[in-house]
Amino acid sequence: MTNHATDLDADRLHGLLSGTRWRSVEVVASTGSTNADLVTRAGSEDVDGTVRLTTDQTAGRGRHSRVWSAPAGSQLAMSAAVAVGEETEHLGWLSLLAGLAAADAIDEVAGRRPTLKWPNDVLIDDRKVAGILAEYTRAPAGGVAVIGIGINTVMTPDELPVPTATSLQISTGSAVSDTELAAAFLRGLADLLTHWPDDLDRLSAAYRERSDTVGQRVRLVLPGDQTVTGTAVGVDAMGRIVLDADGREVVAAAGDVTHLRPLDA
Ligand SMILES: Nc1ncnc2c1ncn2[C@@H]1O[C@H](COP(=O)(O)OP(=O)(O)OP(=O)(O)O)[C@@H](O)[C@H]1O
Ligand SMILES: O=C(O)CCCC[C@@H]1SC[C@@H]2NC(=O)N[C@@H]21
Repeated sequence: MTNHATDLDADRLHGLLSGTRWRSVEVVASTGSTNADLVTRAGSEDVDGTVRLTTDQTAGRGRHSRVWSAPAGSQLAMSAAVAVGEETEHLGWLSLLAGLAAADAIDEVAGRRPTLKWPNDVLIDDRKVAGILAEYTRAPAGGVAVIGIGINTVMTPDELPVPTATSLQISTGSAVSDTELAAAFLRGLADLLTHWPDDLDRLSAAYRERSDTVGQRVRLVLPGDQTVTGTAVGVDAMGRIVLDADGREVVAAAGDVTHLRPLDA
């Protein structure tokens, strides 16, 4: 196994995040799941504005109860807690906003512009460099969203959990500062959240610009395995994908998208 070092530093990160909504920064050497930690704590304390980060997550949670795995030190795993009060309608947007913030942060810090596949995949060279899971819990004082992201940073080719994954190290040839990457992501996310949920037009425009899915011909496998083929025409107020399937409108809150190249279409 490769030994990976990190520069992740809570004090420096706290300084880089001053003036943002992230008021509490927790860096831990290792934990099971940064998302699970904050979701659990939301039941008994005010976690709004707390971010929790590690480069050694041992029981990472993926979408649809899948496992999210990475050898120790090879990824930056972080979660951010946001009190959302009575808001439930626009929660689907939160993972899209995390994808946008991740794409901008990776562009800024690693010099590569990732593409975004709806709903939550951050891709470089068509391979997954980061995964996002936003979870919602109903706390005594109101709803709390925990927005989690795992970015494969210094994972080596032999450490990839699946052949469809990549890392920043593999795709750019160099390592980045975990502290700077985290700060860029969290600053970007905080900025996007200032427009959520009141200015979805602005967020939609930003998402369209970054999304590789909107405007594409896609195959969408819905939960339950029904498949729809059509052109992705946009994302609605709930963050759902809207397809034009040969004149029929299909709207989906969840599903697996494949971008169709002309030969697949
Ligand atoms: N560190 C990681 N990097 C990338 N993928 C990972 C990692 N750990 C676990 N996985 C999982 O490996 C699978 C990758 O498969 P694939 O590339 O086909 O993505 P996918 O099915 O489009 O992803 P998703 O789960 O977001 O729908 C996904 O279930 C993904 O969550
Ligand atoms: O693509 C996916 O399936 C989503 C993966 C989400 C992983 C991140 S890592 C930080 C946070 N903690 C978790 O347990 N999961 C998310």
